Amino acid sequence: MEQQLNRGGDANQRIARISAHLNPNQMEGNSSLLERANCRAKGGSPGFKVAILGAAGGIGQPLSMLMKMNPLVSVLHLYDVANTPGVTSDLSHMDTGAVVRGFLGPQQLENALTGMDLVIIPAGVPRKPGMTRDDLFNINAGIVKTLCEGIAKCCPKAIVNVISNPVNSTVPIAAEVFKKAGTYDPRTLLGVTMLDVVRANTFVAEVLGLDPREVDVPVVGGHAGVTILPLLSQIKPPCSFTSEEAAYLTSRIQNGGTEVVEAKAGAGSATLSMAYAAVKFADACLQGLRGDANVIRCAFVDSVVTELPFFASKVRLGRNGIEEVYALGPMNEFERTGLEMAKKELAASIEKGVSFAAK
Ligand SMILES: NC(=O)c1ccc[n+]([C@@H]2O[C@H](COP(=O)([O-])OP(=O)(O)OC[C@H]3O[C@@H](n4cnc5c(N)ncnc54)[C@H](O)[C@@H]3O)[C@@H](O)[C@H]2O)c1
Ligand SMILES: O=C(O)C[C@H](O)C(=O)O
Repeated sequence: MEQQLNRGGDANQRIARISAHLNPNQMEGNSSLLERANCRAKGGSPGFKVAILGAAGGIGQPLSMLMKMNPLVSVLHLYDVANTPGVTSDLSHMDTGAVVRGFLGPQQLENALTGMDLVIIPAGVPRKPGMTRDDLFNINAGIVKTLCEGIAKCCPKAIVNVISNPVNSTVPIAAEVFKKAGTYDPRTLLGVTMLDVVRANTFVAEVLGLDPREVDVPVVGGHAGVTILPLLSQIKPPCSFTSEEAAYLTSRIQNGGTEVVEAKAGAGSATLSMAYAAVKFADACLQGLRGDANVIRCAFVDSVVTELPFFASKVRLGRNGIEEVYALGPMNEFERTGLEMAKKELAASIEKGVSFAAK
């Protein structure tokens, strides 16, 4: 009986926890709330501290919910320039282990980032029909730059997952910001291309009549149009395609984002499938941090796999982030032609990001 009463600490600790939970939204300068939240987290299941920047958006909300359900997460910080109080209050009622805290506006960015192990960035504007991802550059480049300056200052060792488009340029921008701050570690910066793999697995499974969970398609290059290069010759389980099938599948995978943008008819781009893909990828990063073996995913990273400074390919994730970047492996002629087209567009997008960050 006595043991039962003591479970959860003494009365003072319980009162402190109640006060912290009266307001899960972090108020500026209120560090005692944050301390209490962290106490509560330490008392709960062990896990990693994760921040989501752009947490109240179309991707941010389902992504935040799925990360709140992730048993590897002990503390979840939700940052946005709008609407985080409501999203945070809502999610904080879920009876999962992660403690959730909300942060609103630039004054609270540093509190949101301090102490984080993993930062996921879906902040920025999405496409409308008729736009390319590069059309988002003018707005999203500045957003990613500012957020990465915060990361360099407050959690320079965190793993960073960049979702904001155009990924082919925003990842180079992030790298330049970290270089300028003297904190750049190429092992910790990853552009999220997981949605391309998720789509490729789904579309290939449809053609083959398989369960998509049994299919694994490597997708390399980048995350826009022809830079998205599925390597159908390397799929698991091994399978061959006619040239018509390969052309159809490659085109559908490359245009998957546009398919959703058009179907949403002005109401944004992929959010739900992206949140699913982002969580699959973030979970792999956390498994790596935990020390799990053989955690291998495709991502857009600092690379020497081609002559370009960044390229998406399979990477092995571990305690330091990226432990190994894999070579592309044998490709057929169709894929080699695709690779040349991908590299041409990628070179320009990378250069655009680097020049922007240098300004
Ligand atoms: N990598 C991928 O595979 C992939 C897939 C889908 C979408 N995206 C990209 O993700 C981004 C977000 O898409 P969405 O549908 O969630 O958009 P959205 O407009 O629904 O949400 C974006 C959120 O970012 C917030 N935001 C804006 N400026 C901010 C700032 N300075 N700091 C913090 N938050 C800020 C907004 O308030 C909003 O809540 C877009 O750039 C989109 O193109 C990438
Ligand atoms: O297509 C977009 O603009 C969003 C995203 O990059 C996607 O692939 O769905």
